Amino acid sequence: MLFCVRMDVSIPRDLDPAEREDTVARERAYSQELQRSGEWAHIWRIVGLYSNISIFDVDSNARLHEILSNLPLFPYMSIEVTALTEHPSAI
Ligand SMILES: O=C(O)C[C@H]1C=CC(=O)O1
Repeated sequence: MLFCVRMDVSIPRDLDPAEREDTVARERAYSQELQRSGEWAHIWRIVGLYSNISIFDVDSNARLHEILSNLPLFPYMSIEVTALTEHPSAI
């Protein structure tokens, strides 16, 4: 199942810098592990924003929910999920 996911990140300015650095490093490692496994198929930066558009290829809605809710930056994100299916004109 393919999903397009937009993540907008908003880390509070008063978050302890060490905690910020640790959280971002854990997010990077978590994301790269899922990219290597193939479940996080694409990630693109949205120009000018601390946001990304990602494509996930997962077995179920529940698996996507598990992945997203375990993102280290999850508490500082708003997330929009769009389920995708094949376009009839796709070649
Ligand atoms: O930078 C972001 O867009 C947020 C997040 C998603 C993957 C990652 O490494 O950080």
